[in-house]
Amino acid sequence: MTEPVLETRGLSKAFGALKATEDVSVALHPGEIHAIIGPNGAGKSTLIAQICGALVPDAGQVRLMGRDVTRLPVPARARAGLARTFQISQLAMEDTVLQNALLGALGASGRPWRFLRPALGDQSLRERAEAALERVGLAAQAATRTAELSHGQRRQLEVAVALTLAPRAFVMDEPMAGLGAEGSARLTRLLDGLRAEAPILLVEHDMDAVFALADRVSVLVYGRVIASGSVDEIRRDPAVREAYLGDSA
Ligand SMILES: Nc1ncnc2c1ncn2[C@@H]1O[C@H](COP(=O)(O)OP(=O)(O)OP(=O)(O)O)[C@@H](O)[C@H]1O
Repeated sequence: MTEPVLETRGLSKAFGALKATEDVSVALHPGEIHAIIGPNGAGKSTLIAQICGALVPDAGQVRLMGRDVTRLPVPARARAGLARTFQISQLAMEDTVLQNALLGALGASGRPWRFLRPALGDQSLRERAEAALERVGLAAQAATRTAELSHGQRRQLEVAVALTLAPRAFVMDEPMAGLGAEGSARLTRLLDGLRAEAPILLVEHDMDAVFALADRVSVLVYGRVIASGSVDEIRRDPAVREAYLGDSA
């Protein structure tokens, strides 16, 4: 099997007596979408925070392309190729769509934020941001104020911001949240194509999207991975059905 692009080994994090993640080992391989599912409070956000560097684990490792990045801060991990999209939008609503995409390109270039204004005139950064907007279907909205976008378009823009980082791996926290059927279908198509550029670790409650997209699913319950396998294996797993899937399987 190929070397994982992103991997956790035995990640554990406790808040007082509560073990939010316990000995979590998951691997993300080239070209795949690996979904992490689990009930509310299972530890999914805590896991993502440790992977991206917002939370320091009590034990275990995060590895990106074979390198131990467990102690690297968030911006260094982003520059190393880990692109995250958030459950709650981090977009600058008063800025244009292109300016938001440029922020991502700027982050990738390693330059500080105060250089945003000059960056608007930097041809190569601009081309990178425009290519990302084209890729997610927002090229026509480049000059639109972000606040004027629909909820679904903002999700597409978040993917564009992540794309301008030229990521080696995406980590996405509930990208389908709040989207209607049409928005979910559009974003599902976008993510489906994106895995060829960089694999995606996808935390998602929308089971239609998970079952349509995931090459592999890991199920987190009370901070532990109780099962990991293909969509079919997970749907058939009696422990998963009992703990989580219920009727939706
Ligand atoms: N900073 C914190 N301090 C104390 N407890 C926390 C903290 N962050 C999370 N927890 C607890 O850790 C457990 C895991 O929470 P987490 O948010 O990671 O779950 P989740 O699977 O992401 O849930 P959801 O699907 O609702 O987003 C929960 O019991 C939560 O209350």
